[in-house]
Amino acid sequence: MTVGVKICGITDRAALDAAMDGGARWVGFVFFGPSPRNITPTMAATLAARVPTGGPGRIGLFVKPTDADIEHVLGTVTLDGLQVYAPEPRAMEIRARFGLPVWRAVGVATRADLPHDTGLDGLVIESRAPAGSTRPGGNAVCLDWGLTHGWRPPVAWMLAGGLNPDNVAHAIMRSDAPAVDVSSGVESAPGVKSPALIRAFIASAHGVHRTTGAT
Ligand SMILES: O=C(O)c1ccccc1N[C@@H]1O[C@H](COP(=O)(O)O)[C@@H](O)[C@H]1O
Repeated sequence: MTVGVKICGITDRAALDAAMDGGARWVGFVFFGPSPRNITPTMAATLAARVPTGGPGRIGLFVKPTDADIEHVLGTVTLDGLQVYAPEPRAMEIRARFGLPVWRAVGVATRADLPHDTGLDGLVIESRAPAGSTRPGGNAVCLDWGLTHGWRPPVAWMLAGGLNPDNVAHAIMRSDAPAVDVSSGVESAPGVKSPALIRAFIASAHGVHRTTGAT
């Protein structure tokens, strides 16, 4: 099955079009002020409207959001799902409140950090942020891909953190990830997406043959 690809932190048309042309399964918009990929709801709405029916799922990324933060964005942007950095109970509240699929980002350092149960729709398994980072993700740091080998995920999941066109195929094979998520690794500078790197990343991920794919 084809490995699902999410291109996160999209802020312009060229990046969105490269992700769609390459066959990304999801595109992500970051609503988090300290990120170099932060996007205004107005700009995100313009980009989200370019995604045709049947195109990639439009995912909004939020860090410890209040209900008002999400309401503010959803008042302007049509999204198909949310990626949240919050504890499971809060993520469940968000899911119930907004009625959208919720994927929770989980920072993993050891096997013990891998969830075995969740009421959510998906998990984004990524490296822990380095000490001193202003953001919990998007730091271009890889986790030990062997940690997820043999893990029995309770729901759909994707691997994230430090992936790029050169390492993604190896990361998929080592981790058994059915889907991958990238931000920094397809940029020419922080927050500046490269259409060429986006195409190369998707081609590398799609070049890996798995017996099970993204659900
Ligand atoms: O991309 C960001 O700036 C960001 C900010 C705050 C939380 C998460 C963020 N990005 C997500 O982090 C992972 C890994 O990113 P990277 O490929 O290592 O840059 C991914 O899920 C991004 O969507």
